[in-house]
Amino acid sequence: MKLLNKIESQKLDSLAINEYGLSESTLMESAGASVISLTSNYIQWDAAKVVVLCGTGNNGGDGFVAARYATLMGADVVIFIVGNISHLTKISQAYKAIVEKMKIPIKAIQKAEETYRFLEDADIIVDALIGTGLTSAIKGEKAKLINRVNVSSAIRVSIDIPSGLVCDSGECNGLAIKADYTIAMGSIKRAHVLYPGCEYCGTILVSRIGIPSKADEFCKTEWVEKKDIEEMLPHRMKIGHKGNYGTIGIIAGSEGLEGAGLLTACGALYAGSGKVHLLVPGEIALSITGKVPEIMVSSIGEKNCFFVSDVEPVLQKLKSYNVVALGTGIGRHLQTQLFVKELLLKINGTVILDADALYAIASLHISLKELPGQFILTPHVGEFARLINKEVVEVEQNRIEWARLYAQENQVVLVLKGYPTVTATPLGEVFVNSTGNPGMATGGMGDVLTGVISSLYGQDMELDKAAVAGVYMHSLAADLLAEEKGVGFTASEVAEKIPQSRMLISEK
Ligand SMILES: NC(=O)C1=CN([C@@H]2O[C@H](COP(=O)(O)OP(=O)(O)OC[C@H]3O[C@@H](n4cnc5c(N)ncnc54)[C@H](OP(=O)(O)O)[C@@H]3O)[C@@H](O)[C@H]2O)[C@@H](O)CC1
Ligand SMILES: [K+]
Repeated sequence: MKLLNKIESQKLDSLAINEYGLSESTLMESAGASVISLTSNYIQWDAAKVVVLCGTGNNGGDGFVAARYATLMGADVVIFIVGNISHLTKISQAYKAIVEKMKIPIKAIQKAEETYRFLEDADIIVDALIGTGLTSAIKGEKAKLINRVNVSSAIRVSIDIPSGLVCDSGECNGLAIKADYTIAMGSIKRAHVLYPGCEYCGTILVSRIGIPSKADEFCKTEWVEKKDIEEMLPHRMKIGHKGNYGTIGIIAGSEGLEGAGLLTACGALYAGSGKVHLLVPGEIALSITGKVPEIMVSSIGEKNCFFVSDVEPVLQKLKSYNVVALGTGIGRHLQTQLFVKELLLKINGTVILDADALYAIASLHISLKELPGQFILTPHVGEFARLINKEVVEVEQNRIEWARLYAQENQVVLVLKGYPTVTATPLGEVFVNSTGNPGMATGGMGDVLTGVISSLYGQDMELDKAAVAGVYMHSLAADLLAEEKGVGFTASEVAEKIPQSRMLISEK
């Protein structure tokens, strides 16, 4: 499903009107009606005491329509118009006139207090104060009202966006309606999925409001759902053998970080790779060999980390692999950084770059677009901030657009890990992941992900799809563990859950 920002949301509405001939009032009618129809499985509207809070923009217009449908469902409705009534949009005025003719009680208020008695009695509060049209921080009476609504025991239903959230960032400085249900109009918006907005939305229900699905094709940001991944995953043939499912080469590890490569290798194994090879520095090879019998360990050189002199023997090995994962646990020794640089100059195929390989790229200013290989990078926000020479806070203010820019400029696939993990492609598309949980904030998670993505690429998926599907599958595995254990599961356990996650994705 497309993930819209404010401008894209307005563009979608205007395309629906100007290209498809839908009228603004048809859209508003559908929007208001869907507030009741989409929630009726969860909320009892019949005989409920309902307060509808309408702003003076079109979000308020949706509120007038919702008030009518709630009344038709048997609810006892009262409407408050909040704000300067002379600002009421024309179309909202028309819908206001209808509820007035229906004799639904309606009052324009100046003071928040005028609503308090009704809010206390309400079973349901419909929030139609502000949608995408928020212009600045909310103050005064509207702020008072929002705080009051948030302490009410009623079910809170927000139309389009919980009032107070900034559409494009999900920010609100602690002042927004805390909805139980949010009905997103047209498509899901950034405020619904970015932090902290996602904490204010409750259950999100999307209403297409009758807009044809092709109308949103212009939007290059996608909210990734299970069905998208299901379509991407390769079919496993009955007569397939291990040679059909990829040979993965993992270049990993250094003294003190021996386990990282094993985690990456396990990620690849559990994601279904045919063969997994792990290349480690000679001094640590013995401590790793045989730990996981299915993983073939090769000892490179004689040191406790990779040296430039290891490039040639590594290149010899790489000839028989479909894809290479480089970086987990290799450390930051200058020789290792130079090893990364030399290797990247000579690799022609596909490389998944993670962890200390990203450190080397940033510190030696390696220009990826001038190299012969094709790349997927999997940084967390700290690693990414170093790559683009920005502060972490700056990246977090707009992780979607930073990721998009980097992937386009460097012609790579970029997986920016965090909440939410976003995958950007060289064509400027961004896929925002919908799975994952806070229990994943523990060592080794990223190492496993690198293995999963490498594995899917080795199973014949395209570069960008391997990244998007790998991210989804890995975080879904963690969600399965969170259901069982809450917090405190390990990266190894996530690797072991990958088959179950894959099975769940493929289930109809
Ligand atoms: N276009 C379409 O075809 C469709 C549009 N649709 C719907 O329209 C919505 C967008 O409508 P929009 O653009 O009219 O803005 P909207 O969200 O109502 O906000 C304006 C209101 O907010 C208020 N307000 C703003 N900032 C404020 C602040 N800092 N502090 C306090 N108040 C503030 C502002 O107050 P004022 O400035 O007038 O005093 C005014 O009351 C969209 O989210 C969706 O629900 C659907 O029906 C589908 C079809
Ligand atoms: K709202």
